[in-house]
Amino acid sequence: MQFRVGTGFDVHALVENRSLILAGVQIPYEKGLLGHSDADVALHALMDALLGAAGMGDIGKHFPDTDARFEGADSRCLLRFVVELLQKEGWQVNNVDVTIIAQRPKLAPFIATMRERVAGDLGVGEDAVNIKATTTEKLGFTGRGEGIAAEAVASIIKA
Ligand SMILES: Nc1ccn([C@@H]2O[C@H](COP(=O)(O)O)[C@@H](O)[C@H]2O)c(=O)n1
Ligand SMILES: C[C@@]1(CO)OP(=O)(O)OP(=O)(O)OC[C@H]1O
Repeated sequence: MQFRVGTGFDVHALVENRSLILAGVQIPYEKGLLGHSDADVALHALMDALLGAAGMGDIGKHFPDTDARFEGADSRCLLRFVVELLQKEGWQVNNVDVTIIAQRPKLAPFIATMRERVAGDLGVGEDAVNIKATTTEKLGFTGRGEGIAAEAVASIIKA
């Protein structure tokens, strides 16, 4: 049995006239995240953690932001593709833990749905997926509401 761990981190700017999509859930808010894709910062950090654990690079390598195919891309589709890449190499997701760093909006009401969707996309039980949110106590770019950051840890196993 092989066991690996990877980490991921991502940041996107909060701007007007964009949807706010976090961990596969559209959140009602006055701003959204700017990106070539749907800018789901939580799933981007998670994909980087999974790819990192498998030694397969990062999302920029697999989904270049210069590629028109990924303009407005649904990050849940990208996540499922990453899971398939890992499965082709014999890896299964063991567990993941994601932290979303946002001053606002309050994310607690959406965490259960995020967890359910991410578990479905990863093909694991919800007990293997933890998603949490924190502010930075109004400090820094996240604290000023200029952007949202996310970090993730993933562990994977191969029989
Ligand atoms: N955008 C956020 C940020 C935080 N939460 C929840 O509030 C708790 C306290 O956050 P602190 O940054 O003050 O430690 C945190 O543990 C989350 O449960 C949230 O829902 N949405
Ligand atoms: C998934 C991609 C695809 O363009 O999304 P972006 O919205 O560009 O987000 P970023 O985290 O800057 O880079 C990852 C890209 O590969």
